[in-house]
Amino acid sequence: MAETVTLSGRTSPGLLASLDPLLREWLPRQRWFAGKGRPVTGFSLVAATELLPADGRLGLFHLLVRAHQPLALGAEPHPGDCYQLLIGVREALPPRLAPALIGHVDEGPLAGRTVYDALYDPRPAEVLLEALRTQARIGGLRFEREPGREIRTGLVPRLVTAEQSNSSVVYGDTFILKLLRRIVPGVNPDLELPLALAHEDCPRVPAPTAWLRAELSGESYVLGVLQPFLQGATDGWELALRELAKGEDFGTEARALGRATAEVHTALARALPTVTMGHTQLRLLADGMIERLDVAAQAVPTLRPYAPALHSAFTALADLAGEGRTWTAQRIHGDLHLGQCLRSPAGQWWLIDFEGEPSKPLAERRMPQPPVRDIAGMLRSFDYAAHSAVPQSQGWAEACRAAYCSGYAEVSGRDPRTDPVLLRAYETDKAIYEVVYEARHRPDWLPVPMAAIERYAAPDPH
Ligand SMILES: Nc1ncnc2c1ncn2[C@@H]1O[C@H](COP(=O)(O)OP(=O)(O)O)[C@@H](O)[C@H]1O
Ligand SMILES: O=P(O)(O)O[C@H]1O[C@H](CO)[C@@H](O[C@H]2O[C@H](CO)[C@@H](O)[C@H](O)[C@H]2O)[C@H](O)[C@H]1O
Repeated sequence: MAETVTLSGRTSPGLLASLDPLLREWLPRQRWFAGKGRPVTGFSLVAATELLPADGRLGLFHLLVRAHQPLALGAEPHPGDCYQLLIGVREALPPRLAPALIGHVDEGPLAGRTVYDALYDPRPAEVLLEALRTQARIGGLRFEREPGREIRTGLVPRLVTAEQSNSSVVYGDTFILKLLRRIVPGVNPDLELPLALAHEDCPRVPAPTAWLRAELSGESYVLGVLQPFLQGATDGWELALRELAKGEDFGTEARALGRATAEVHTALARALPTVTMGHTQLRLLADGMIERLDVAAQAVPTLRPYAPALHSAFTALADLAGEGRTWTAQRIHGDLHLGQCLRSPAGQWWLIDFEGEPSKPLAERRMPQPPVRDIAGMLRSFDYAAHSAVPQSQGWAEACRAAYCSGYAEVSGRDPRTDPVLLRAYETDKAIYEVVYEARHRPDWLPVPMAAIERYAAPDPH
């Protein structure tokens, strides 16, 4: 059984100043750091909470820090992104924690100690689960649990090492805790939507068991969500690549994924408000896509030659607005791709990660949108898989596309292919987003969305 934890919630003056030089070097190297390409020039402290006393053998601080960086070209002035850090403090790091090292502190309250990313360390990770189990309130931190859901003690933590935008810890193959790294005030869809779906008894999404929030200056920040761990599940991306490598068809799985997507959309439309998008909203939608294309073409020079041809997908949408077409908009997943789908050993599909596109403002991510947007995301993902494989297989992606849309239509009664203009606009918009994402985060992958851009810009796209 886990040792009882004393949680003090004290804060420590001078703490950030002593960590500043180490964090400036360490933070930009983290996969989840959102401000890549611009140096960090300093930090300001949003909140610091001592979870284990720093003068003990193992100290633990929960920090919310704002990273100051020069503004990206053309960006609106803003105060800098706020990050959630869990800082462990020890005399020296045991070799198993070497990958977690942040550095050795020279001065200030932690002088002479070693600080590290505490999520790698089982003991601090246990502290978080224990706080959720006991619904602790420490300083501005609120550890909250869904009524009626229990968390048992003694679950052994391990950090998920897969590439992700946040950081997750699995507890005894029973729960997974996702700690959001770049945090913003307000209702976070990564908690809001799974909770709404759980209340609708939608079986396609793991139901949140507990969550961590911060209350700061009258604003609420969602910091993390604990949900059941789907043991033995494989993500759709891995599965798709595996089937592609074997030359196998993915049609049955793609159809099941289409059905799962429709189940989630149907439940979200029941749970949360829907709106009709008329002329004005459709124009705004098309204008937004055109603006994103212009910004993307500024940021990624390889996109520029294709920009005029890509515009046509968005002007076609604006033309439909002029003809009086309307669509129903609702809450959607917002960043659906194969990596967000998990298949259980029993063959059922689950959707995860309802955070939306991490780079977009929260208000935009929470707006009702046409469900076709999620569908376009999945179709782009089949295309990604087909173009990452050797040999590449456009036919495989086309077969997945047909099966996925049919599966979606079976459950929802609406085949996304009956909306070709909207679908094409969203697929183009997503491919443009991906070009920017890959240029920033994984330049080696840039040819994958660029292959789609070339196709979409051709006189008669697929
Ligand atoms: N409920 C779950 N059960 C099993 N594995 C999960 C679960 N939720 C997430 N994962 C795994 O953790 C990884 C990261 O989760 P995700 O929510 O996508 O985080 P991020 O937003 O940081 O990318 C996923 O790729 C998935 O493999
Ligand atoms: O999963 P995240 O919320 O972090 O999403 C971001 O990263 C994804 C990559 O990890 C990125 O997805 C793109 O690459 C996938 C293959 O790795 C592919 O399946 C997707 O279709 C493609 O968009 C996603 O766009 C980004 O927001």
